[in-house]
Amino acid sequence: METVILAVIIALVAFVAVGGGLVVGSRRKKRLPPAPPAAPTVTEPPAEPHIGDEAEVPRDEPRRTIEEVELPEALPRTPPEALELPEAPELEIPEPTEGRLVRLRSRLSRSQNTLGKGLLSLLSREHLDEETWEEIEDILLTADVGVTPTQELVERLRQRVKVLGTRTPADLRQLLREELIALIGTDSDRTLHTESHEERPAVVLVVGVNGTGKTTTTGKLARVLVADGRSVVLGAADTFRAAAADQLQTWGERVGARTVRGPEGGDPASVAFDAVKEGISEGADVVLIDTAGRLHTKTGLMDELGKVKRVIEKHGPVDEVLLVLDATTGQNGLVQARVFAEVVDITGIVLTKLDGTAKGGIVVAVQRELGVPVKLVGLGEGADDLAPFEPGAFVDALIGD
Ligand SMILES: Nc1nc2c(ncn2[C@@H]2O[C@H](COP(=O)(O)OP(=O)(O)OP(=O)(O)O)[C@@H](O)[C@H]2O)c(=O)[nH]1
Repeated sequence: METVILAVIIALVAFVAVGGGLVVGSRRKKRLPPAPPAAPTVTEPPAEPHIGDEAEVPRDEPRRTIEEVELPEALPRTPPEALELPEAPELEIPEPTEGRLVRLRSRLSRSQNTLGKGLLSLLSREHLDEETWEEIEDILLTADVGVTPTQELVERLRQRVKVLGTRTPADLRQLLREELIALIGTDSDRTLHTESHEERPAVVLVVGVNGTGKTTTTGKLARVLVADGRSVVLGAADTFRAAAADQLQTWGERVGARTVRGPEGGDPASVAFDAVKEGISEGADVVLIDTAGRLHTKTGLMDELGKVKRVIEKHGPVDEVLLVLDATTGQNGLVQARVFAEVVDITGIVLTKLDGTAKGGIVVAVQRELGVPVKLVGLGEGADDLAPFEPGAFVDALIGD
């Protein structure tokens, strides 16, 4: 009986053991992770914390895993030089202004051949009779020196030649050089007043009749100033002709100068005013204002020029008013000069196209007419063919070495 009871107990224990294992086994089965997908390889998801769990418990459990995913391949980098950027306009470096007249002296060859060399050969004649002096006078008049200056020069030469006695070519050259320089004048102030003021830039107004080379001169002058290390703003107050503003803007862009312009046919005084305003806010050194080329017979337009000047002067006085004259127009140029001088106070003359004329004597005549010095001369169409005027270098170019 005892054996039977023992056997029953053993059987019971064995049954309980097997049954519990099944329960545990079935529970474990329920907890098995889902079958991992083929790709990408994903390891077991992290155990989610449940409400009431200790905060730190699941955080760094070994079961907490990361997904191993392949990162997309890095895109090939475009080298910076291959990137297409809008092209910045290449700035030009203007030629230095010093010695420009000497460099460009060959451009005065037409005046040299008639005026300079002509005078020297006549003065070298063995007998300086009345006829020769008349020929000398004719040469000076033809070269547009003007009547009074011609008479003065001939008188001076007569006296000095008499005193000289023997006349070597070197003596004559020296004598003529001195007298021509004296006639042109060395005591006038030929500097361009382009020094900026404490709170505003210097302002230069460029005036003159159409076609004399005003816009070209304004552009070339910007280069002269940039070459001398100044910053420039351009004012396209020639609203009469749209192409003039484009032309000026192109000149400016070449040397990095901003151009202020207005609508075609707009008020030139307002463009000029805005240009100076822009110059002040940019802290520029100089503002150059190109005005419309207007015929002096059009009284209204001339009045307008006076208005441009008055309006600019609301910002402060204008430092330079440059009158551009075409050297090839001779006496006509002098008439223009007179009319412009009545409207605005001209402070300097720019004689353009001296390369295309034998009438270099106009330098003397125009200064006499206005009582204002020639400050710049145009010696060609090239961008750097505008030179500060120096009497000595000019006369040397006229009479040759
Ligand atoms: N040979 C020569 N040509 C020049 C010189 N200065 C200007 N020119 C030329 O003269 C022509 C007229 O020049 P512009 O600057 O357009 O004249 P502008 O006075 O502004 O004329 P508008 O705009 O009509 O008022 C252009 O073909 C210039 O290249 C110079 O010193 N020598």
